[in-house]
Amino acid sequence: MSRAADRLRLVMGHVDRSPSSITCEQTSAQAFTSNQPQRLRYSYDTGLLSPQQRLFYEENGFILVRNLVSDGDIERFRKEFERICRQEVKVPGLVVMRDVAIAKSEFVQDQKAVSKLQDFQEDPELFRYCSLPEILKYVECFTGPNIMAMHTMLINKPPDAGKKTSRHPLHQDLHYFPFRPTDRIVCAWTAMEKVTRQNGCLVVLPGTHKSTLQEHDYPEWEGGVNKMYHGVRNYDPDHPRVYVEMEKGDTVFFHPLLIHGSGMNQTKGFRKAISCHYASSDCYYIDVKGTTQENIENEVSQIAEKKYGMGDVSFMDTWAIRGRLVQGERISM
Ligand SMILES: CCCC(=O)SCCNC(=O)CCNC(=O)[C@H](O)C(C)(C)COP(=O)(O)OP(=O)(O)OC[C@H]1O[C@@H](n2cnc3c(N)ncnc32)[C@H](O)[C@@H]1OP(=O)(O)O
Ligand SMILES: Nc1ncnc2c1ncn2[C@@H]1O[C@H](COP(=O)(O)OP(=O)(O)OP(=O)(O)O)[C@@H](O)[C@H]1O
Ligand SMILES: O=C(O)CCC(=O)C(=O)O
Ligand SMILES: [Fe+2]
Ligand SMILES: [Mg+2]
Repeated sequence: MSRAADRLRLVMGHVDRSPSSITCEQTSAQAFTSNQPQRLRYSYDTGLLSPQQRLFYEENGFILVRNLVSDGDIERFRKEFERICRQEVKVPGLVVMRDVAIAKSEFVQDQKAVSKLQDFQEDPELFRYCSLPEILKYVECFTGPNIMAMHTMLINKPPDAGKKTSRHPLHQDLHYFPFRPTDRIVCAWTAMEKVTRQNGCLVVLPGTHKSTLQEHDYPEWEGGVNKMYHGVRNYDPDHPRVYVEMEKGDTVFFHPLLIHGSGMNQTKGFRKAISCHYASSDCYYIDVKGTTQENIENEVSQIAEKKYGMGDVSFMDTWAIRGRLVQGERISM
């Protein structure tokens, strides 16, 4: 970790221990592969997942767990979201994003304009989601026992303003992440209400987690694209698509190479989901210079320098600052 990151920690009042960023790949291999069947590379047997679930993840790159988060918890997340929209709480580091079609119009910027909260790790009520035992027991099957919450979002997909900007292009989340190993990263995404094709549920291309990280860039959409919504440049348009329709509280766990996105919201309601990307705390940071991730690195660093009001914020630092330990021990992240 660089000095810039240390300074940022001070700015954000964050005092977690974080040793130097780089460790060797062996650490994670040794920590987790003992008595794991070699055939299943994507998950561990903790006694929770059935053989069918493990095989499904192996083949498809995601699993759907029905009714995992209680209505009571979801109600609390919704209430907190509304308090944030009304600006009754100020959360350090939080990014409040508006849909580009609304941000660039003359609309009154009220709470309805909020399409996404990002980086809510300093909001204790929303961050409770990331520490829910029912979520973590599944996460552990993919990350192992030492778990960092790396990236947090509450997505409030707005009714489409008529330009299809409510869509999220097909992408692999790993494009955003300068840490590895890939298979020790997982996303938990919980529907805060019924999500259907109509209101823009997740769309996944099953099995694409077995491929490599693809080149990403802004899709060429006439109506505009939201900031940082990069899409996979070339994907097979004939690849089967699964529309993951879910009830409130249902949770999907998916691999960071799984190609996914979401269609436009054709309803009048704001489609809500809460999610967290987790990584094993003995993952290590990589330098993405010269790789396909360099374009997102440049964008993130520019925004981070503005956000934290200082120069010299590396891509790696932006992640080390946001990551929070949620289980076990903080090792190299
Ligand atoms: C696994 C991870 C996957 C992902 O994370 S994918 C999504 C990644 N998205 C993000 O990280 C969120 C990015 N958004 C942000 O950082 C902020 O919302 C953003 C774009 C910097 C704007 O924030 P602020 O600066 O507070 O907003 P502002 O109202 O002052 O606007 C400043 C300029 O930005 C523009 N803007 C605002 N929202 C936008 C949007 N959604 N898309 C594109 N441009 C947008 C806005 O029009 C304004 O532009 P201008 O300076 O007037 O030309
Ligand atoms: N050129 C593209 N690059 C990347 N992603 C794309 C591209 N075109 C469409 N998508 C994405 O593909 C996913 C599914 O597309 P699909 O066409 O099914 O959605 P839609 O057109 O919004 O809704 P529907 O087809 O259900 O009416 C969405 O995430 C969408 O944003
Ligand atoms: O909730 C959605 O529409 C998907 C969001 C997503 O995939 C992302 O932000 O990485
Ligand atoms: Fe994503
Ligand atoms: Mg379509």
